[in-house]
Amino acid sequence: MTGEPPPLAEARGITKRYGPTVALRDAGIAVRAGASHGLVGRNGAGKSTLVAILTGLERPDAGTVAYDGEPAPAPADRAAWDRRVACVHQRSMVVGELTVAENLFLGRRPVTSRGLPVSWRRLRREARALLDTWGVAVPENAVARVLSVEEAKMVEIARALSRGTRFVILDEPTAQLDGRAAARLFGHMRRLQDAGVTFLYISHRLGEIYEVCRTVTVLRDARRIVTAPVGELPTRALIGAMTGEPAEPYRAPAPAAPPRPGGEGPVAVRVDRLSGPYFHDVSLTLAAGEVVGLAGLAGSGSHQLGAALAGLHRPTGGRIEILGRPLRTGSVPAALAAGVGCLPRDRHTEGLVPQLSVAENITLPVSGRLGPCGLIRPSARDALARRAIDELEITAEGPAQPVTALSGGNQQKVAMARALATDPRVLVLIDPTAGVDVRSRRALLAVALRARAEGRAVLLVSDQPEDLRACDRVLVMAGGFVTAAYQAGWAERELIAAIEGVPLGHG
Ligand SMILES: Nc1ncnc2c1ncn2[C@@H]1O[C@H](COP(=O)(O)OP(=O)(O)OP(=O)(O)O)[C@@H](O)[C@H]1O
Repeated sequence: MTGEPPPLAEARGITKRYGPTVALRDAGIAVRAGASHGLVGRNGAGKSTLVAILTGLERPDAGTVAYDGEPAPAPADRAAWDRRVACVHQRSMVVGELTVAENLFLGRRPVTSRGLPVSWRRLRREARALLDTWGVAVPENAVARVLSVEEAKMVEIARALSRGTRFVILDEPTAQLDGRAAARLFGHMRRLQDAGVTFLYISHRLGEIYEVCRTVTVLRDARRIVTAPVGELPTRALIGAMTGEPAEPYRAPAPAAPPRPGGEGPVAVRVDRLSGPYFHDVSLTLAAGEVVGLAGLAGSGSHQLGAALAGLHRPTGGRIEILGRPLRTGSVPAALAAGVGCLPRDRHTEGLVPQLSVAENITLPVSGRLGPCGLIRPSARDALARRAIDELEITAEGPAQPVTALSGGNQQKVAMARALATDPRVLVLIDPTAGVDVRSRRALLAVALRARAEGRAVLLVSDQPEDLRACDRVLVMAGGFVTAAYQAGWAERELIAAIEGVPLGHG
C-alpha cells in the first residue's frame, strides 16, 4: 500500500467502436482529486467519446471506469452517475424559458417532509442559498434566456454541484466566450477549486490548459499518448504529442498575410449607415481580393453585423450593396443569390442539418445545380464532398457518413465547406476556428487566404489574434460602433486593448 488515495475518476483500457471507426483504443485517464486535469487532442482524437464513457452516457466495448476506486454505477442509475460526475457541454443545457431557480432544480423539485413539492417561494430561497454557496452572482428569479453564456455555464456548474458531485468536466467552455468572460470564468473556477471541486478541462486553446490545469492528458488517433504535469510539457512538446510530428519550432497558425493596403480591388461589399438592435450607423467597404477582420467582445455587434451580410439578421436601417447591387436584407436566399457565402456562428442551429450526410450537407445550397432537372447526381455530389474532405482535412469515413457522427471540429469544417459550395464572391466567416484544433486552424485560415487570392472578399469575424493575423486589415467594434481600424502588422497588445475598450497607457 502506498497510502495514496485512488483517483477521483479513472478509465482504464477503454476501447470504443462506432461501426468501422475506432474512437478509443485501449485508452484511459486517471484524474486525481484537487488537481485540475486538461484533456487535449486534435479534432476526432476521441476526447468527447472518453467524456461520454466517463459520464456513463456511452458504454465501452472494453475497459472499466471507477470513481474513488469503486466501480462506476450501473448504466441506468443516472442519479448515481450525477453524484459522481457532471459535464458542462459547449452547448448550453440551461432552459431559456425557465428561471434560474427552476433550472437549478430541473427534474427534481425538492419535496417537504410530507413528500409534497416545496412551494415556489421556498424553491427560490433554496436556489439563492445554492448560488451563494458557490459564489454565483445571478438573480435566482431571472429568466435564463437573459443570462450571458458564462453565467449560464455557472448555473450549470451550480446545478451539478447541488447533485452531490465535486467533479465537473468542462468541454470547451470558452469556445463561445470573449477574452473578458473567459477570464471571469477562470476566476470562478479557481474559487471552486479552492472549495474542493476538481475539473477535467477540454480546450483547443492550449494557453488555457497551462492557465487552468496542473496535469494534462493527450489523446491522438484514439490512444492516450501521455499524461504529465503541464510544467513538464511545454507547448512545442504538447503539440508534438497531439500531432505525432516532431516538436519542430512552432510556426504561427496563419500564413502571414503580406502587408498591403487593403482594398485595392473593386468594391465587393458596401455597408452604408447600417443600424439594428446590436449595431449603429456602421459604414464599411470590402474590396474583392481582401480579407477584413471584424473583432469585438460579445455584445459589440460584430457577430450580428456579419450575420446581417448573410441575411441571418435583419437590420432596421441603412443599406448593404453586394457587387454594386442593393441586397434585400434579412433573407438568406437573397444573400446567397447575391453571392454571399456564410459560415454561421452556431453550426447547430444555422449551419448543418443533422439528419443528412456529410456530402448532402456540403452540397445543400447547390443541390439544384448538381444534375439535370434539379435532380442531384450522386457522383457529382460525392466528388464535390470528397474534394472538401481533402482540402479541409475533414476526418470522416467518407461523403455518405451522417454529419452527426463527426467530431465537433470536423462538423465545423463541413459547415465551412458548405459556405464555399456556392462559389461565393463574398465570404462571411463568423468565428471560423471555434472548436478547431491548432493544425486545423491553419487549414481553415488557408481557405480564407485562398479565397482572397481568387479575388473573393472575405469578412472574418473573430476576436482571436491568430485568426486576425490572416487579415489585410482589422476593424474593431465596441458597443455597436466601429471604434478602430488597423492595417496588417498591428501590435497584439494594442489590438487587444482596442477590443477590450481599454485605452493603452503611454510608456
Ligand atoms: N455517434 C457516433 N457515430 C459514429 N462515429 C462517431 C460517433 N461519435 C464519435 N464518432 C467518431 O469517433 C471519433 C472520435 O470522435 P470524438 O467526438 O470523440 O473526437 P473529439 O476528440 O472530441 O474531437 P473534437 O475536438 O473535434 O470535438 C471520430 O472519428 C468520430 O467521427
